[in-house]
Amino acid sequence: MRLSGQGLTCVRGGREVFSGLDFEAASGDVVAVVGRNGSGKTSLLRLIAGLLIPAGGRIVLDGGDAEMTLPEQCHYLGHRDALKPALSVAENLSFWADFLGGERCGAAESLATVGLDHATDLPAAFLSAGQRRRLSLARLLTVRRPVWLLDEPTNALDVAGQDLFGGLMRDHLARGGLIIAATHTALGIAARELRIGGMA
Ligand SMILES: Nc1ncnc2c1ncn2[C@@H]1O[C@H](COP(=O)(O)OP(=O)(O)OP(=O)(O)O)[C@@H](O)[C@H]1O
Repeated sequence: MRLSGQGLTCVRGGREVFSGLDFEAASGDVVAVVGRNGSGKTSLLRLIAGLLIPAGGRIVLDGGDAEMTLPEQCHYLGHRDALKPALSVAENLSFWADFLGGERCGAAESLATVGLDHATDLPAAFLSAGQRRRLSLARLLTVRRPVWLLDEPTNALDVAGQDLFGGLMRDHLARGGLIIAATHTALGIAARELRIGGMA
């Protein structure tokens, strides 16, 4: 599997954020998207996820599932976690599994893996920032998709959480997945850098 972008231009609110951007990532690759605040890292992830339309250029996935669109083969984890505060931990995960569709792995097992098995009935509103992030990570495990698009994935994770996340990434890559992550800090795994804009 190989994901690439050629000559991408992104315009937001009538302003060009970046242009002529090329990238590529193959199975087993981690690409760390870096750049100063506002350079367009999140925007690039959203272009790949199909949440924004490029003003120019194209994005191609070779060797994926020919029956599915690229967005259907992506997990997009934004930096705001996208949890419903009134729903419990288990209900949030179930909501996402329904929304994403496809075959599910065990929700209980996913929550245990991210260390939230003690909190399944707790409303998401009561979770700490790191627990919220862990619940987001459980989405990656409950519904398997080959392309992970992660925005600041290590935010709020403690050292154990960062180790856990490193293990999840390694398992995903070993299964033939790929990861593109926007980040201001080290991801804890060997990654190729894609810099947008000038130096941060
Ligand atoms: N909905 C929107 N309408 C207009 N402009 C927007 C919108 N969303 C983002 N932008 C602008 O697009 C530019 C790129 O934003 P983006 O969030 O992609 O940057 P980033 O590199 O991820 O930033 P950071 O490092 O601060 O997270 C910014 O100038 C931002 O203000």
